[in-house]
Amino acid sequence: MLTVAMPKGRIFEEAVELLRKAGYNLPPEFEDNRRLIIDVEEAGMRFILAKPMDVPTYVEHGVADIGVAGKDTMIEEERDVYEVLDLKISECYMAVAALPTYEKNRDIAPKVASKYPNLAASYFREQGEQVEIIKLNGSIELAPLIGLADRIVDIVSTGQTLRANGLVELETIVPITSRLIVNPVSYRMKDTVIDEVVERLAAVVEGEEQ
Ligand SMILES: Nc1ncnc2c1ncn2[C@@H]1O[C@H](COP(=O)(O)OP(=O)(O)OP(=O)(O)O)[C@@H](O)[C@H]1O
Ligand SMILES: O=P(O)(O)OC[C@H]1O[C@H](OP(=O)(O)OP(=O)(O)O)[C@H](O)[C@@H]1O
Repeated sequence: MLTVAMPKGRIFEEAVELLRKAGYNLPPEFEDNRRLIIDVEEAGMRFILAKPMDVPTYVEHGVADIGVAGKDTMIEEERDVYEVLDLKISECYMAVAALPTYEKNRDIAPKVASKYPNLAASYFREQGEQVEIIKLNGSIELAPLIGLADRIVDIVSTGQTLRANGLVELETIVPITSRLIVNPVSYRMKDTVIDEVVERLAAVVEGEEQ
């Protein structure tokens, strides 16, 4: 049995669609978002449905053999897992944004709000800029509007949330897509089964690109 950690939320639907296209016959339980464990006997798979940020944790600890995680989560969590395939779903990017009135050089005690404190800290370290990172759990765009921080580091997809809140993008940090990740021990013990999943998904990803 192969245990697969799936992220609930916005990646879930796209990941399920990808698996179905790869020939895995996922039952209607996958449309019931209260179920946390779904066994698919014919595929020899058990699916666990986790918070997106927790998927690499389940895979690192080996309670899931493989999983689907956003690159943002991978960078933030730095878990000891293999990233074996870019699934090219849930495309977005990480960016720095602020109010249009923001002036960098007048910023004497720079504060940056983010749901990704490690990613944000390492980005500003690389830029040689000292900032205080304020960790938030969502609605990051609120921070500059009420004076909690001058800049934010957050995900941008359509740019609608930034526009709706009168914020402008200052810098792009990194492009994001979802990845297939694997526990290193599972990869040694279940290499044939895992390779088959990787190959089947890779064929669909490549096919979608044509
Ligand atoms: N606006 C977006 N467009 C496309 N992909 C996104 C967007 N926001 C996030 N993602 C990707 O989807 C993943 C999961 O995002 P989602 O919003 O479902 O989870 P979350 O923010 O961790 O959950 P919650 O809102 O419950 O805390 C992120 O890790 C990222 O890779
Ligand atoms: O560029 P857009 O298409 O507008 O997408 C970007 C928004 O999507 C994500 O938020 P989410 O909806 O996950 O809510 P959250 O703020 O609670 O994390 C992200 O944090 C941005 O706020």
